[in-house]
Amino acid sequence: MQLNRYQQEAVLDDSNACLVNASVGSGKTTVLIEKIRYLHEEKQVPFSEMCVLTFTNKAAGEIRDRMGCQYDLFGTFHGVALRMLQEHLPVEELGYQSGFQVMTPEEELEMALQLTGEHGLKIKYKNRMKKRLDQEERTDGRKVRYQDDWTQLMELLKAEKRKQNKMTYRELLQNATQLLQSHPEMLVLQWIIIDEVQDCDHLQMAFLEQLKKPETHLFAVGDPNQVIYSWRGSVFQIFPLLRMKYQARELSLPVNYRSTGTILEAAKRFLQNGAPLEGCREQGQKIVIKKHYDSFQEADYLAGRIRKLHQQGIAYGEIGIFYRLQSQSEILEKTLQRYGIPCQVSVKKSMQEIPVLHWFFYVLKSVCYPEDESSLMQALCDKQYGEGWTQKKAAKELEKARMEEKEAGLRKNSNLLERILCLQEEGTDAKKTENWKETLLTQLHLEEQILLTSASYQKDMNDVKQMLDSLGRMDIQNQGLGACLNQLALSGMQLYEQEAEQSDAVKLMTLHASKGLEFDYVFLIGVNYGLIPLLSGGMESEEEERRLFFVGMTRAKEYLELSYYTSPDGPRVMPGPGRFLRLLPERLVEAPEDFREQRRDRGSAQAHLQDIKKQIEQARQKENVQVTESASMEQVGSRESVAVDTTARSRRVRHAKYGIGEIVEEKEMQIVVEFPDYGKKEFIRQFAPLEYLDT
Ligand SMILES: Nc1ncnc2c1ncn2[C@@H]1O[C@H](COP(=O)(O)OP(=O)(O)OP(=O)(O)O)[C@@H](O)[C@H]1O
Repeated sequence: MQLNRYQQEAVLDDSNACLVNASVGSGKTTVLIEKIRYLHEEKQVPFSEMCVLTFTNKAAGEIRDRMGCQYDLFGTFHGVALRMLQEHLPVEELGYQSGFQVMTPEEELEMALQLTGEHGLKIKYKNRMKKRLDQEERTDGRKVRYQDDWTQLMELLKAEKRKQNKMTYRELLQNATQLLQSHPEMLVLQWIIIDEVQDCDHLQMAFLEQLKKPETHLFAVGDPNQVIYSWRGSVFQIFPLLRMKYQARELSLPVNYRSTGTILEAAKRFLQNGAPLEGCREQGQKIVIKKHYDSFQEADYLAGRIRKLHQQGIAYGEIGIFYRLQSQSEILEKTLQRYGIPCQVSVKKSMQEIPVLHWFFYVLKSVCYPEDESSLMQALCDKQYGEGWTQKKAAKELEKARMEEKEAGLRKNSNLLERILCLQEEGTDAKKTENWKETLLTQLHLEEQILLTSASYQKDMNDVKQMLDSLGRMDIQNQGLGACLNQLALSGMQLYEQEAEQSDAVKLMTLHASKGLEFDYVFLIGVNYGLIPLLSGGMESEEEERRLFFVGMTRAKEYLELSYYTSPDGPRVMPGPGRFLRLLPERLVEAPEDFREQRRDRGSAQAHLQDIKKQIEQARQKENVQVTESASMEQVGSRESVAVDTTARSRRVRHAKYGIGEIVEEKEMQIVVEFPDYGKKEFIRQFAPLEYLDT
């Protein structure tokens, strides 16, 4: 493939820091790969002196495959931090031993629950513990909301993790950052290359800051118009931030190779940040807007439409159906199956959400780490696949088994505990043999354990085998089972998406999952207010919804169809076309007559604020929705698009959850309040659950 002049400039750039603002479909991946190749082949930079950071294992895998190299520092931020801690940095200084384990969030939760029980701690709302743990990590413990023993629990948890030699995902990055800071000489790289830089969060930025020495070159590629994960904490306006920090040169990749002129022109309506976007293809056909009564009628229509497309020679794999919420997939999937159309729902399922794998992961950990009694307890106490013992009974049995072994020197192999202990005794060499998979399956009597008679036996066995296959692809012979389990703990999220990919099936997925993909035919459904955009409380989330819609539209190469319901199922969903549809230029769309009429009535294609307000009010009345708080709006003050009312008076308000705060901004529809412990929060003025303390 011949690189265009923008792509060439990016590949050949040699500045100390370079930021590439890459439009959708402009060949980001192509440029990244060519850059690495150029540095290695032309500039003789050894792979060992490059660090390539991505956000998904899939992206890292694609780069590694296309480069034909498996170098350690090519991977996700967390994966690279893990390898640095395993191979380059002195983890002992932080109180860990070198063979530490990576802990999944679920494991941390289980540990926290166990500690709560053991120490008789009073923790309010235990069902919210996962959320609180997550928040604790994001805010470094600054948010303690309830009067309970949370602080004590956090201290115990920290000590227990060190004792058990385990690190959470976040701790991997934090610890690597800390050690890079205290040992700046230990890892001096020539190049750092980052993909999808717009998704970096504060922790990743801190890691980058320590990794990049003055002599290290930084080459970062991203698209500010594809920021769809700010709820995960990605840093707002990363481009200006990096530009200022490293005096980075800015380049752009404006040429989109993917979509027809019509699709691109329409998508431009949703562009923010003023980025250039040029097409290079023919105009193509108009974007089709369809109206459906409800999701059932729509599913029938889509099945018929797809059948016809297939008869015309369109491969199922070239068709994508996108929706806002995962719950929308069910009716579609069932209907397509009824019509005999192969389809695949892309669901992000973590390994921990599949019960048999959740259990088997603990079994493997206890085989690999004899000192990890908490994993052994989890494996034994599992009611479905383990022995179903209580913690007390499991501890007693463990003690007994150890005594018996001392006395008789033999294991009976009669239960899971005995089998795990047997495998532990065989030591790590057994796990490195070529037949390690068979050894594990037979010695653990897995078929028996998973119960031959159970209805889910076949699926469970397949899942376990798939997990062992994933481990098998990880060079278990050289790295050992422990290191591979750590990688598995990190990649568990994406494991099943990758492996189950069917080439000739219609793909059903959420808009979030569509990022990075492309299809000839895209059906983007449910463009009703309350779904697309999702009912939200603030301008910040509103803008993110726009970017998400933009991402969805720009996945289409040839044909884009957008649809709405006149009688939607969800209580918070407004009937009729959502305002995003009305933002599309009339000449680019083919729409039903009543849609065009409505549009004429409104007199303008621009959805203005009054319109938004009305829709919000209607939606609220429809369900009498109480929830009005928006997501945290820490950076709201710095947004260019938000008009600040300079006449705002300073007033104190009280919020049931956040306490007393001060109004710092007032706009036509929003109020921004700053709370001492929670920072800035934005509310819709009309529904703000605020008590005004002094007027
Ligand atoms: N110089 C080029 N000439 C022709 N086609 C190109 C060129 N560069 C990239 N492409 C093609 O453009 C398409 C989009 O490229 P790619 O998937 O790398 O884009 P991207 O920037 O990662 O997209 P997105 O951010 O939207 O996911 C691919 O099909 C790729 O082969």
